[in-house]
Amino acid sequence: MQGNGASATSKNQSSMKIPHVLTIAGSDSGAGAGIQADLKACAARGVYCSTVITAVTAQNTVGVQGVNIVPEDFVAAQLKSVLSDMQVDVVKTGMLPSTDIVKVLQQSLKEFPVRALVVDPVMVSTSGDVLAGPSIVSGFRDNLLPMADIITPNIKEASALLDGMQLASVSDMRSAAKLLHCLGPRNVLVKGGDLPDPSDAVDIFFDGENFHELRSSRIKTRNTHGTGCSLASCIAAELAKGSPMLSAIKVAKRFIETALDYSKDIVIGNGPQGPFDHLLKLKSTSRKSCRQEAFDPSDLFLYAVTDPGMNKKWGRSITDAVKAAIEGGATIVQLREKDADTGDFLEAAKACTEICHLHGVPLLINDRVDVALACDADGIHIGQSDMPVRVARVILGPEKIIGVSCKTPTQAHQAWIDGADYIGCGGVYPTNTKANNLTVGLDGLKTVCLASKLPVVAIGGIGISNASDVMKIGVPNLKGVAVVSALFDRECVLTETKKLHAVLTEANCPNFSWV
Ligand SMILES: Cc1ncc(COP(=O)(O)OP(=O)(O)O)c(N)n1
Ligand SMILES: Cc1nc(C(=O)O)sc1CCOP(=O)(O)O
Ligand SMILES: [Mg+2]
Repeated sequence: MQGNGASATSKNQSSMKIPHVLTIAGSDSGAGAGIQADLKACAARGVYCSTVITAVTAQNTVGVQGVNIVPEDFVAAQLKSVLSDMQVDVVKTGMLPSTDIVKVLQQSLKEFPVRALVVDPVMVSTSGDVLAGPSIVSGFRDNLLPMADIITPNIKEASALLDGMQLASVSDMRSAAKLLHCLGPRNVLVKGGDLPDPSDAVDIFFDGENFHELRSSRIKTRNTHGTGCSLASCIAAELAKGSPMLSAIKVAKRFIETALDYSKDIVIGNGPQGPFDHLLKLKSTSRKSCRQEAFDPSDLFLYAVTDPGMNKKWGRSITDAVKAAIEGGATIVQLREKDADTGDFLEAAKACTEICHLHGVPLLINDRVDVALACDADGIHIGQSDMPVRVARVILGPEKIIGVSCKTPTQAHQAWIDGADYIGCGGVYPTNTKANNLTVGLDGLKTVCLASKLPVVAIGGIGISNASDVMKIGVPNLKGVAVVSALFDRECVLTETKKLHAVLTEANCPNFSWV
């Protein structure tokens, strides 16, 4: 396809052009494939997606229970609504259930040309149900393929488009790609996912001159429903952003592999083929349900901050230290592993995240946004010279907890403006744990608390002998104390944590005792 259907209107549009894919496909009520998959794939790739619905299917992970085809004049109306108004870059086709609908699309694209046409020649669903009858083959061949910039058939679809040609090997896929190219599309991607090779998945890309063999390892999962639609949509999305064809395909393939790998164990539906998670979110959401969803300021009550030197000195692992602190009553844990190698830190962080989530205790990572993301921690704690809060918030998203160290009312105010969840204020007392740390004292702590709109945790030189003095400064937003050496530079973390918990409980509520 060439040209841009919205050339007349583009002059009137603002300078912020959003890459735009229009998908013309069927609705899948189970939302694993079809229009729903296309929307999610485009959203995940950062591209706007408009939708023209050709059929409504009653469908789930078991199969297709019903198909209701949208009359072709109403498909035409949807196409006109979108193409006459919006600046569509790329059209991607999915389920086109009748030759008349194919013709309607052909007409619309003549009237409103777009930059590229991606054709996923959907005929049969992953469950084996027929989505477009055999007559569609001539519709594709005569009307659509000559207009396509790329077609993305799987083995069965390639075979159907080539009068039943048998495809049993990579070499057959190459021959098929060449024959399909003769039908008119500028590029052909024959997907080899259905070939029997148990280890690798091989796709063949042919651009009319050169072949490219695109190999990837097979991901063992039942959650493959909608991969074809999603791959074609991702290719369309990358083309809409301006990528050349081969790089669009490579990016799209890598995206699908990553999403499949991430989703390989999720369970949606009881049938043999489940959907995958385009946004790479569901796994962490389900695990989060083990603890409170939103940040609860009362979690700051007994805030345990780990120290690798102290754990080494007392001969314990970080996981044993975290377990003991939680058992003793720690209400939040921060991993502060200043000099650890990234790989080692990540492994430890993953193990500690699991322990904390098992007990409903949030886990934060000191300084390292990358590690927090990789281990799916609940958030981070950062200082004034670490990554700016605003940047961290963009990277981590709205749900993660962000704590910031503040020594002054101005810093506390800025932390609130920037979207932090709490502040850590100290050093309340002198400490050997953090070098060259300015001590603000109880007065400094009180001044910061009074100026802060965020909950505060006090830190620095705090232990069982002075925690009560700290909590008694009498400001409602001081929610607890953060401690390192008072818990971890001790022989028994469990005992010390229990003792500190008792002191804090007594300071908070004098008649209540712990255990
Ligand atoms: C709860 C809490 N408060 C303050 C700090 C100190 O953070 P920062 O100023 O970034 O210094 P480092 O800990 O990174 O040396 C903290 N870690 N936790
Ligand atoms: C990590 C840290 N931050 C501080 C600050 O003032 O922001 S004081 C500190 C060290 C706290 O260790 P301990 O409980 O052993 O005194
Ligand atoms: Mg820091």
